[in-house]
Amino acid sequence: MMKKISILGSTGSIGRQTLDVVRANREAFCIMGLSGNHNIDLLEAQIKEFQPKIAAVMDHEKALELSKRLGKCSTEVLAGMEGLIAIATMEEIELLMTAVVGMVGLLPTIKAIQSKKNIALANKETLVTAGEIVMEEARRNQVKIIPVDSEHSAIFQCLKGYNLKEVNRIILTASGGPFRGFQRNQLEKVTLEETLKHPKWNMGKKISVDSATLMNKGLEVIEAKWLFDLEQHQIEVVVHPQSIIHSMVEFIDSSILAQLGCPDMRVPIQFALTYPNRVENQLQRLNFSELRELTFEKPDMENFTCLKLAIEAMNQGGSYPTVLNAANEVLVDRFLQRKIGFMDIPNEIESVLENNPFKKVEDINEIIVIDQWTRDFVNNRISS
Ligand SMILES: NC(=O)C1=CN([C@@H]2O[C@H](COP(=O)(O)OP(=O)(O)OC[C@H]3O[C@@H](n4cnc5c(N)ncnc54)[C@H](OP(=O)(O)O)[C@@H]3O)[C@@H](O)[C@H]2O)C=CC1
Ligand SMILES: CC(=O)[C@@H](O)[C@H](O)COP(=O)(O)O
Ligand SMILES: [Mn+2]
Repeated sequence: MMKKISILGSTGSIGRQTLDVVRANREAFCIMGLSGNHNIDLLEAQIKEFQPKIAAVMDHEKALELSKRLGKCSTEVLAGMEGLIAIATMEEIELLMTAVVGMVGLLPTIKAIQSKKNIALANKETLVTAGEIVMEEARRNQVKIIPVDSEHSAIFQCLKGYNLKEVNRIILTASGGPFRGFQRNQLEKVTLEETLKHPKWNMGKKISVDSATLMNKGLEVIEAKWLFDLEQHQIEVVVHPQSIIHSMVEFIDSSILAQLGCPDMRVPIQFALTYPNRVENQLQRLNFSELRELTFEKPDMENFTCLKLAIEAMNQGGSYPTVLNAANEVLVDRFLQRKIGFMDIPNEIESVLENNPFKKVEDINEIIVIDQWTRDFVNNRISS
């Protein structure tokens, strides 16, 4: 039987690779919903190829333009957050791939969970900003959250068949990013172009900047806490520049399982789509006799303070991860527009966390208020 799925963010890096996996397994999947934001040229091509029932475009003007372009095509085009939610909750689908970037994915993900859809979760900001609420909602509705992020997919794969009570700790691997080994005075001078050149992965711009500041690893620590119900002392980060070991689990008997492979997101994406089964593919295989070395080092949290700030925000709990995430989203966006420097990202996040007036979070509405307060606070600071 074909698995019916929708993709939020089909025009992005994860979205496009999800469609690559679908293309290679045409008989297994049926695309019911697709969404984009600005790139309607690509969305139009995807609609013509996959003929989903609904397509959603966040940007209202672009939605109108796409609708005109498609003419009599059977795909219905919807706009804005309502459109994203419609795709996420379509009656026909059993799995939603959340491949949008940023906390904009939160509401559609929650609505999908409440509509009993399993989630293939790439959109890590959703769990960072509202992990407790999202996981509780998933438990209540008995839906599966299947991680797509390479490290979390690795842990999920290592845990298959095991009980979480048998886990001592997890070891999240980090590439170290393009500036591994840099000191603060060097980081102050890095350019946007250098920042976007990740040594191992070809990804969207926001996550590429996050990898360079090590915020990506901080977000992943928080993501892991919620996905696997771990305490802070059970999560270790180790820098592994070759990105061959995607992460590891140490069990209570001191045995460690690792998941390895060439760095290719189509592997964890495929695993999430076909879970609980594995399906053959033609992707590149690891050649151990050509692998010269696998090395490991401690992450540098003195020069790359984003990782430290994220771990502290996780430990403080309540609203802190929401503030951290929102501040990071605004600052990365400003950096991508060349309005601020690389080191303004950690420095400004530190200031906003110190000024956080909120402490507790009760529900999604409070998350949205705290997120908006943070965006306004950061925007006011950097434009004044
Ligand atoms: N890329 C990777 O290899 C990995 C990514 N991830 C995570 O997956 C998520 C997606 O990352 P990635 O694919 O790299 O990101 P991209 O920037 O490549 O793609 C983002 C997608 O979200 C859409 N989008 C952007 N802003 C909005 C908005 N405001 N409302 C609705 N849709 C929007 C984009 O539309 P459009 O392009 O049409 O404007 C695009 O479809 C992130 O959370 C990232 O951290 C995790 C592990 C690896
Ligand atoms: C592919 C993936 O999952 C990314 O999140 C990747 O981990 C980024 O690499 P860093 O380890 O440099 O953050
Ligand atoms: Mn990752």
